[in-house]
Amino acid sequence: MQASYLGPEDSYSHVATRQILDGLDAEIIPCQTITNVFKASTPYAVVPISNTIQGVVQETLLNLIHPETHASENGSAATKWEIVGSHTLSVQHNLVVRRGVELKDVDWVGSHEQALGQCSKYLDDHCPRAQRIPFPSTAQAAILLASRASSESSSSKTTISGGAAGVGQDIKVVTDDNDERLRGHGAAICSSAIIERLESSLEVVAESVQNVKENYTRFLLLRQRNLPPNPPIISRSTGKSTFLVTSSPSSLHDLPEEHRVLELHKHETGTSVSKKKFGVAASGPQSGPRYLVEVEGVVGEAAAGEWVVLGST
Ligand SMILES: O=C(O)C(=O)Cc1ccccc1
Repeated sequence: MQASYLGPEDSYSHVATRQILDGLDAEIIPCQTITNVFKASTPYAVVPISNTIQGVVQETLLNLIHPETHASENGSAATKWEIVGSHTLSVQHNLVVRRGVELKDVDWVGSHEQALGQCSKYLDDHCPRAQRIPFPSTAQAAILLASRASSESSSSKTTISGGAAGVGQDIKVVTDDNDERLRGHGAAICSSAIIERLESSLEVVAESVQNVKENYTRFLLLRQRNLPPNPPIISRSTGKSTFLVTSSPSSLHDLPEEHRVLELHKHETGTSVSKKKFGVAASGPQSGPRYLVEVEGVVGEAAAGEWVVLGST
């Protein structure tokens, strides 16, 4: 079986994907952005959904709530995913610089927007002057930092391709290594795994720099709907909760009492995505907020009413 994940290797998604699929004969395929993971044609995919410090991962929420976000540019329909499992990863972030650079001289800090948020206190206290720059992934930021011939130079050998990943109104993710924000000395927030791979170029300034020592990110295992019985369904399932999408959370009162609401994430449609960037279908997303809700127990399609059932873990 094959599964896509947010790469490159040694991203947190890579670590989580290997753990979720541990013991299975799986080929895992890195994607450039979370939206590209949703666009993948592999039978399985792994995406980060929420974090104990920073809350929901916006790009994943957007793709779950509005599948048209990941419709391909040539007009073919978006891949339809169902949630078949989940996995929680302990996340300890490191701040790294190129060897020889001092923290006081750092002009920018790059990482995935979740990691920048999870480490906001450390950054406020130790490098308040440095601009925080979102990258498609933590590993991508570390690789770009390591590959820059000189931290003063604006040219490097790294190519970042695969489309934009920015989902917030004000978030402009680096998709081009000539991005003018990458001038001067940089730093990155990333995993220990990627530091080991890049240790000839990078130096650790501080370990465990997230706002709270105990820090967990939850990942979802997705499976393409309507697949033939082969490959077999891998569920990694505890059968404890179901994910639903609804435009009216009050309708959840109609669910039997045993389906207690565990999590509710609101997504304001139309405010946080550039339609052009994402190639959203001409009809566009429905207007008005939508909610991703996790409820206790397994809710079948039949009981769904006005909710869309994304699957159970
Ligand atoms: O950027 C990565 O490495 C990811 O896999 C996304 C992410 C970022 C921060 C914490 C957990 C997952």
